[in-house]
Amino acid sequence: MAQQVIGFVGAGNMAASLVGGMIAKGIRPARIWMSDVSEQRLTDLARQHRVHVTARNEEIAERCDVLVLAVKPQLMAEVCAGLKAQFGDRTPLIISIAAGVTVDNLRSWLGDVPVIRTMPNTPALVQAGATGLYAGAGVTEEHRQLASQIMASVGLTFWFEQESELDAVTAVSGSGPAYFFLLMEAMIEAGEQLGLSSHTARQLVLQTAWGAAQLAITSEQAPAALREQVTSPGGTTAAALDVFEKAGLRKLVDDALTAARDRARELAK
Ligand SMILES: NC(=O)C1=CN([C@@H]2O[C@H](COP(=O)(O)OP(=O)(O)OC[C@H]3O[C@@H](n4cnc5c(N)ncnc54)[C@H](OP(=O)(O)O)[C@@H]3O)[C@@H](O)[C@H]2O)C=CC1
Ligand SMILES: O=C(O)[C@@H]1CCC=N1
Repeated sequence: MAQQVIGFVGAGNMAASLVGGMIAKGIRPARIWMSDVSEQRLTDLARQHRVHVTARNEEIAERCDVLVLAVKPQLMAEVCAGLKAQFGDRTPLIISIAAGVTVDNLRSWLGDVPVIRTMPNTPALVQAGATGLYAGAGVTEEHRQLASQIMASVGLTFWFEQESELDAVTAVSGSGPAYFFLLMEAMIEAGEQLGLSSHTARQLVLQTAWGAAQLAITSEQAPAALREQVTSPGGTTAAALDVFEKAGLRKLVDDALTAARDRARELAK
């Protein structure tokens, strides 16, 4: 990757996951700046990752070639107003990771700058992320490659032609880790109820989640076929799956992801 300086505006959970993953992958910390309203958070990140930190977003706008906007969607307009004032004649590449916030929103606040809207997820921290990307007006092939390189350093990347698809990506993979964590929590609790120690229940659930994901990723078979291989006729898995199906798990998942997609759309307003 070229030696552009990359600045993160907002140093919360997702920015920290991206930066942790990027550094673990070999991007030099000296090329990374982070700003936030929390001095403590900045101190911790500087100590942990040796990145540059500042409490002034404006400093990121002044120093960086690429600005990764990583504040909450509701704060984006206000934050962008502060950044725009510092650009002068420069047109840094803007990479937004905010749910819902559209390229048009961002360009109305930032002016005529190239904007790539993305949706990463927190497994970026362990280079197992999945990021959807959409290129807005003014984005060159070089910009695309730069954004690809940054996000590919922490996992898989997927470009989309329609911006609306990023709201679906948000519902599936942006929020997705939380769904799997919820299932892990529920399985650990159920294991404890069945008499396992909490340590053992946790180890068994996490290893099973990891193993199932590895198997699904490496197998040529679809998840449905892999599920059937676990399910002996009249056996224990069938008894459990019957409970899930009768309770309407598929409909529940469909409703949940639709709610996430709809919330992303609302955040754009
Ligand atoms: N968490 C995730 O899994 C994912 C999040 N995203 C997106 O990433 C963005 C950040 O989310 P997330 O990391 O979860 O949220 P966090 O709240 O963890 O991070 C946002 C950070 O920005 C700080 N902040 C608040 N105001 C300002 C400001 N004016 N200038 C600079 N920093 C400020 C916050 O400080 P304080 O907390 O003190 O307000 C916080 O540290 C969101 O837009 C979200 O949609 C995208 C994909 C996945
Ligand atoms: O919950 C959220 O709004 C953000 C976006 C995707 C994951 N976290």
